[in-house]
Amino acid sequence: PPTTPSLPTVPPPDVIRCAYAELIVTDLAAARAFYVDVLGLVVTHEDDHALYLRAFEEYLHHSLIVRVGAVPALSVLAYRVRSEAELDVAEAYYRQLGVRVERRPAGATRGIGAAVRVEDPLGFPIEFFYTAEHTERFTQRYDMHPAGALARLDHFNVNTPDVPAARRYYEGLGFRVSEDIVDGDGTVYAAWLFRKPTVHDIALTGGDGPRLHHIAFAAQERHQILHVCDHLGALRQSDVIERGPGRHGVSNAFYLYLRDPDGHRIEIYTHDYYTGDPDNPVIHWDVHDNQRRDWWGNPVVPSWYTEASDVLDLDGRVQKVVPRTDSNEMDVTVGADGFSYAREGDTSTGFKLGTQI
Ligand SMILES: O=S(=O)(O)c1ccc(O)c(O)c1
Ligand SMILES: [Fe+2]
Repeated sequence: PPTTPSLPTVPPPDVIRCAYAELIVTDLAAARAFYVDVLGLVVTHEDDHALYLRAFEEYLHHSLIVRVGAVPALSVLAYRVRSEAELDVAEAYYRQLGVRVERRPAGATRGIGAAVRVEDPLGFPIEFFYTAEHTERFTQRYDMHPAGALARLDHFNVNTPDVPAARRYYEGLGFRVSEDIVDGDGTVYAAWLFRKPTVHDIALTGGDGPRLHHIAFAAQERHQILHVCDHLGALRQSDVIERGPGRHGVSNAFYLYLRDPDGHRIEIYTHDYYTGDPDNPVIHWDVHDNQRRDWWGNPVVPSWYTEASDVLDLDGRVQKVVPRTDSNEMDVTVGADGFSYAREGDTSTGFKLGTQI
């Protein structure tokens, strides 16, 4: 499990929001068919090696880079900081944490200015940047919007074995917790933390890690999410739909989880809530509450608990995965939540799946 870093004496960089990710895929054409033809992301730039994609509200160069490579993996999660000056702060902060830190010149990533890239204490490749090339914002280019248009990148979700340690690390970066899932003996199964005033920029899901659980885009309306389901059905690709559509308990968002051709998990999500006031109340969910992950009590498919993407170090090598030692949510709730209550204390009629599994 990640060691709890000593508290650095320098302040953390001023993170604005999650801004882009880079995924390695093994077949660029297959990935293009998914991310562009089905999800409708806008192509800012493409070449033989990579696609630079953006959601419709994004005016920076990209929200997602899809790059061809030998093994499917996450190669960076990038946060935008408030100014170029924050890059020096980021470098000092992470050097204090004693982790690997690299400065990247402007243009090292197409469309992105100078940046600081680190292997964070949880083992993830993280980038901080401010300057980026502006491109046309398609918010009102309704002539370009497909029926399943995605508005913006909303959050990253990562598997990490020790959620409390990961939470402390992100709180050290100035993130605040909006919701978490716990049990009676204090085990923490998941936590959601934010910088932008929504439910999360990063979610920490207890599990073997470092691994990427998913990247989420927000849609403006539920009908866009439903259209993506119908579109996949028409393509006879219903197996791309892993979980949902449904309504989350945590975050209150209407959601859908898809798996891309390499197995990377993409969530489409809408209608979470504002968290920007200093006294935003934290919501704690009981791991045995069957409505925590799906407000309608529908089961979480086992693959959602077990499968995730490898992550790369700054040299492009797959990071070693550390097993979780705290109890796992899937074991505690017996896989697809068959033994979690709809009404606390109601153990006679309250189990939705009951003895079906
Ligand atoms: O399944 S959960 O309701 O816990 C949930 C909430 C918000 C998310 O972004 C998510 O991926 C999962
Ligand atoms: Fe999510």
